Amino acid sequence: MHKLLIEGGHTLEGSVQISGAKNSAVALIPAAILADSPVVIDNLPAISDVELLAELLREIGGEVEMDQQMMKIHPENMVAMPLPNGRVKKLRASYYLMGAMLGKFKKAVIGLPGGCNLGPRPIDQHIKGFQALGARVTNEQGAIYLRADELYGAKIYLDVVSVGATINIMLAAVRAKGRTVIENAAKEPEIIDVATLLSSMGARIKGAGTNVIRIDGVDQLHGCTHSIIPDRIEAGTYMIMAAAIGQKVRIENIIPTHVESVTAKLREIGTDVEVDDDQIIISRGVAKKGVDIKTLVYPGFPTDLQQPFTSLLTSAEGTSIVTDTIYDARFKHVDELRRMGASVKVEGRSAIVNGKSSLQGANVRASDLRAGAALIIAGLMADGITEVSGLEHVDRGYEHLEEKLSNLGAKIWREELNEEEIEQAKQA
Ligand SMILES: CC(=O)N[C@H]1[C@@H](OP(=O)(O)OP(=O)(O)OC[C@H]2O[C@@H](n3ccc(=O)[nH]c3=O)[C@H](O)[C@@H]2O)O[C@H](CO)[C@@H](O)[C@@H]1O
Ligand SMILES: C=C(OP(=O)(O)O)C(=O)O
Repeated sequence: MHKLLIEGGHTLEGSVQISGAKNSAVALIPAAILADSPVVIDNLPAISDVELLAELLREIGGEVEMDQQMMKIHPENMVAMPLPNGRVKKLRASYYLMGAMLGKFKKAVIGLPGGCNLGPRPIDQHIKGFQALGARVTNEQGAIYLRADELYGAKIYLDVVSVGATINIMLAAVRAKGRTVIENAAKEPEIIDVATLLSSMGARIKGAGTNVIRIDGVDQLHGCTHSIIPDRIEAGTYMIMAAAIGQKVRIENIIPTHVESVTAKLREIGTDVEVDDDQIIISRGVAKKGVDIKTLVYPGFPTDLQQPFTSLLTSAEGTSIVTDTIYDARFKHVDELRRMGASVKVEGRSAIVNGKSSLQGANVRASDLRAGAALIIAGLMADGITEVSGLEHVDRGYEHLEEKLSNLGAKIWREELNEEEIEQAKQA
């Protein structure tokens, strides 16, 4: 187990390459189960969620070859092996094994997923969708049992706009008999990415990226090659870092329209943002002023960048109100920011940030992936050394973080936890 050490106050300058999107990768890998011949996925990020999914595919009999950013998945010998425990509990996206295995084998047993603890994260809409397609679904001792004699297309209205449910229903429906219509579907770019892969495999999907998706089921899906879109959340994280303590930072290999809400908010606080075809250049403004943020479904401001943006706002003048309408308990980073001298308090589903604070290095713990990003941003801005533990969360979603930040001029390194720290980590 490791912790991250950051010597704050060093200005970031230069270029950073954005990796493939975590939230696409973790759906595309299970999607390969649906094919009858090898699927090649390129531009994969080197993150622990990807490694876990590769292992899960091996557990069900798949052969998975990895070569740097490329993964070749051989689904020919996969079977509907029950996965009630173990790795499935270590990541959120293991829920996509339900849709993919149900679509392929008409049965699956998958333990309830893990992932970031952001308060309750129900999967009732996934289950509603599977049932509408004809599956019998039961929850037995923390695992979801799914079984169908056949899946039949259906009209499914999502009561909550859900990324996971939209993708999971697509995965199950591509090999169902007849037409499925998902209404009130999520519109995130990752959904289009998954639909693109499935279409290359021979699926018939229309409307991905809008709130109505139509899927005409097919009997067979074949292998293909697919390259993952850039990670808009990683891009947004570096944009926020650059606004916090950058001189001139070029964020390369991105799709600027995917981060428009972040660009808009950075400009509002006084950051200079130059948008090009596939890159964005951020220059820190002279003085930052507070803004209010409200997280919304895409194309609104992403909940996954709410925590990192809160750290940036501690350095802005005036009061900012950050409201999370997607996860109202996503504020575990706030106590840790206070340890570093920030004036932030949580009221209901909002964090109230009073700027401008000068942060001091401290020992802090990342409770989840983006809390980790938030604390790293605070550490980059703070005086002195910040130690961030809970790195297993950060490693779920940021490829080569220290390397990328060191190349930009940050002083950041990883150290092994000592015995006492390992004990504390176990109790956290
Ligand atoms: C692996 C992955 O892609 N994770 C992302 C995905 O998570 P995830 O797919 O889990 O998030 P959802 O879009 O499903 O959740 C959105 C909201 O709907 C609620 N809900 C969801 C499903 C359901 O069946 N019932 C229900 O009530 C959730 O509690 C939440 O309040 O989208 C989130 C919202 O953009 C992001 O924060 C996560 O990074
Ligand atoms: C919440 C996140 O991830 P997950 O849904 O995989 O837990 C995230 O990426 O910020």
